[in-house]
Amino acid sequence: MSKFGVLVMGPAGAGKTTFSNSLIQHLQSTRRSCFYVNLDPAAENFTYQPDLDIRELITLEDVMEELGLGPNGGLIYCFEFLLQNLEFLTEALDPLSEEYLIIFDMPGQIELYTHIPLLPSLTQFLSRQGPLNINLCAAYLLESTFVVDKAKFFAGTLSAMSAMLMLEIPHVNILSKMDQVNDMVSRRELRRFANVDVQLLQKDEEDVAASANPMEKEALMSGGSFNQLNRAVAQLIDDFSMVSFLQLDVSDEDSVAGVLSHIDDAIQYHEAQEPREPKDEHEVNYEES
Ligand SMILES: Nc1nc2c(ncn2[C@@H]2O[C@H](COP(=O)(O)OP(=O)(O)OP(=O)(O)O)[C@@H](O)[C@H]2O)c(=O)[nH]1
Repeated sequence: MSKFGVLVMGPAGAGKTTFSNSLIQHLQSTRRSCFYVNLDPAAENFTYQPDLDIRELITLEDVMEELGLGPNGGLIYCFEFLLQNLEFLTEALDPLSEEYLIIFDMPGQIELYTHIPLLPSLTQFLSRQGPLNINLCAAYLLESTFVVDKAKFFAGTLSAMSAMLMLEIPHVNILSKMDQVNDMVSRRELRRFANVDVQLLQKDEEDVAASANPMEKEALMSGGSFNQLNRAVAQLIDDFSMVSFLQLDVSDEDSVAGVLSHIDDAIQYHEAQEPREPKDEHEVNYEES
């Protein structure tokens, strides 16, 4: 039996728990089943009580206190411990039917999404390659208010790409907190980033250089390697041609529904819910007899 799930990921404070809550609320209001898993061993206050909570297995507070580790080392220890005790997940998730959307609310430490191989191991275990056979996608959140300029946008996009490459599961990238982007200029800028037009971003660099006065040109020359780096990063994003962002405003139910429909597509949720057509007459007779 297939299962369906989404890993809600992204840097600290990007809005993962708030998005998870709005998803749960929307799923409930549309009479869909969901199962909420908190995998953040440091999480505290919840609007919706998790159906499964890593803190029943291990908490960051205990680890820091008993092992004398800091918050990042402590988190890594917690995930290593989870990977040694995977029956904690299996027992709770195995009985779930394919109607459920399993929402995994992940921690925000960026290390988890870049170079430490703990998340790939966990993802393999949960995904179709592992015993739980979950059709899994990642929802990677970046805070829209942080990416209103190009440099931060590139940095955020690279972190999203790093997670994409590391986890090898379908990815939905999301600009969160759109309700906080009030002015029209920022909204226009963000729209440009949401559907990344790399040619345009590269052209911006050239336009800036062309219209610069002699003093500015000198400054640009001294920053030449940065410009080259920007162009190389823009080219990298273009080469992958898979980085685009959905815009999320959790205060707008249509926006939440729109993001959910991309997640559903990524995990092919609806295909599995449609009643299976009998192949031929013979099969009908056989099933009826
Ligand atoms: N205005 C606005 N505030 C938001 C939104 N999403 C989250 N916030 C606020 O941003 C802060 C962080 O939100 P969380 O949902 O806890 O973020 P998180 O990514 O789960 O945080 P960590 O688990 O600490 O990594 C909270 O104060 C939220 O109220 C949003 O869409 N709009």
